[in-house]
Amino acid sequence: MPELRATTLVDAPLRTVAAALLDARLLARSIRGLGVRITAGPVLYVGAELAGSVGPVAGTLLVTRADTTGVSAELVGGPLPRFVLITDLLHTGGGTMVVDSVEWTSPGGPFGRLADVIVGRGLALKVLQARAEAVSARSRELVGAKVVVAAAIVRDGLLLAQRRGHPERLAGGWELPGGRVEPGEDDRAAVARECVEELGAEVVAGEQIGPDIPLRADHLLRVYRAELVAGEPRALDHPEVRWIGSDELDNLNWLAADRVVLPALHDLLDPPA
Ligand SMILES: Nc1nc2c([nH]c(=O)n2[C@H]2C[C@H](O)[C@@H](COP(=O)(O)OP(=O)(O)OP(=O)(O)O)O2)c(=O)[nH]1
Repeated sequence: MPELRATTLVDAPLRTVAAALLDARLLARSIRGLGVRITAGPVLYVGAELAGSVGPVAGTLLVTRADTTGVSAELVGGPLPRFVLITDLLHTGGGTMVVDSVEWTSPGGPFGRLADVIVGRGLALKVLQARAEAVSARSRELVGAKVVVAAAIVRDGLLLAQRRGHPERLAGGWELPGGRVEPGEDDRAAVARECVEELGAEVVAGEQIGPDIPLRADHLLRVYRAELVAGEPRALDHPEVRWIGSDELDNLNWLAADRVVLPALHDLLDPPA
């Protein structure tokens, strides 16, 4: 199976580069040169199905990995043979190593394979280079991003989710309680402050859950596990809070960014054996 690999060193922390990779528009733009077109939402998350086409052939690009180790996606459901995109991240002393690879099955027998080598590889290499530049640029942008924190509060195997009432474009969507970190404030202190403001409850923030997630040009979302230590959470700022079980997690109308942390939230509610 033809495969092409390109490696770039990005001068940004691994978690920032991982966030840049989740920007779906970046993926859409960078693979257009391969003849692959996709219609993507704002972020990539496991299970996202991006309507796509490779040249004249339609299919669906299924995201199979979107976490702190990188992203993977493969074309499914169309008549086209295998087409897989894999981006792995490695921490190094001098920055973050981004290893991008594209694998595809050649449909055309020996002549097709020759064409792959001559035409396909040259094209794929250009695309991978363009992608590396885009990932570097987006990572640099996100290094200085403002952080929105959110709390994953679990009690008796249930997670506290909140339905947003404002602004209008987000109303009705479900999220985790939280908000913007104020200048000079520590992430975990912001989690505690937001939970008092939004829920009237005290929490202690623990470890981060899932990757950093790009929101807009200069904002990213960071989710922390949080322990409820005092008070019963009430919906003070938004219309509804609800305790949900792992069986309900996937069916809620989550804000797009929160879908990225669903695998980590499943692990939190049903720890792997
Ligand atoms: N709190 C929170 N915000 C989220 C989540 N997912 C997500 O995309 N966001 C977005 C929605 C908003 O655009 C932004 C945070 O807004 P916010 O309204 O909660 O923050 P805030 O209280 O500090 O803001 P403000 O209303 O005082 O201006 O992050 C989430 O799970 N929790």
